[in-house]
Amino acid sequence: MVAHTRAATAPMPADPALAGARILVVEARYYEALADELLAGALAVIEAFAAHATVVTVPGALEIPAAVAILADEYDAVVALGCVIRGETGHYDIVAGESARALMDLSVQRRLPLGNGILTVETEAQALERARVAEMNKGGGAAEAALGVLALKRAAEAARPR
Ligand SMILES: Nc1c(NC[C@H](O)[C@H](O)[C@H](O)CO)[nH]c(=O)[nH]c1=O
Ligand SMILES: CC(=O)[C@@H](O)COP(=O)(O)O
Repeated sequence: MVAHTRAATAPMPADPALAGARILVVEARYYEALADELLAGALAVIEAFAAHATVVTVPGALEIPAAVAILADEYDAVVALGCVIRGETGHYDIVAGESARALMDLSVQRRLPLGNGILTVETEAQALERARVAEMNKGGGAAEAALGVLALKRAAEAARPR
């Protein structure tokens, strides 16, 4: 017999397991206009699931992991939002790579459902089309990912023998 647990990417808004879930949104506002779009997309998804969002703002993507580490114990899932655009130096690799690595470590080590909506792009045009709610809506996608893993976690905990 094959047991198929559908994971993570497209939870249903009607999922009662997610209603009231406490979602921490940590946004880096290094690029304000992009941040507005990412946040709008994420909040619309969280609202559609009747979950509850708390938004915390940090200056740049490098500060997101520390904010998550400090605050995550009070929340069911986390959505990280930001944008890193390549410049002239190797700094891009540090900001993009280290923020992603630290978030992945936090998510796995703390069994923390986390959607990574930190764009890592070459140009502002690439960032805009990915951030815009009306286009690729990556903020909304990150929120769906976090909620999907939260639904998976709750289902796994409910199925675990006591
Ligand atoms: N260049 C970008 C940054 N850089 C700033 C860092 O994230 C950090 O705030 C600073 O090094 C102080 O610790 N941040 C972004 O979010 N996006 C960038 O493109
Ligand atoms: C992502 C970055 O770090 C970038 O914005 C910084 O630009 P630069 O490498 O030109 O200092």
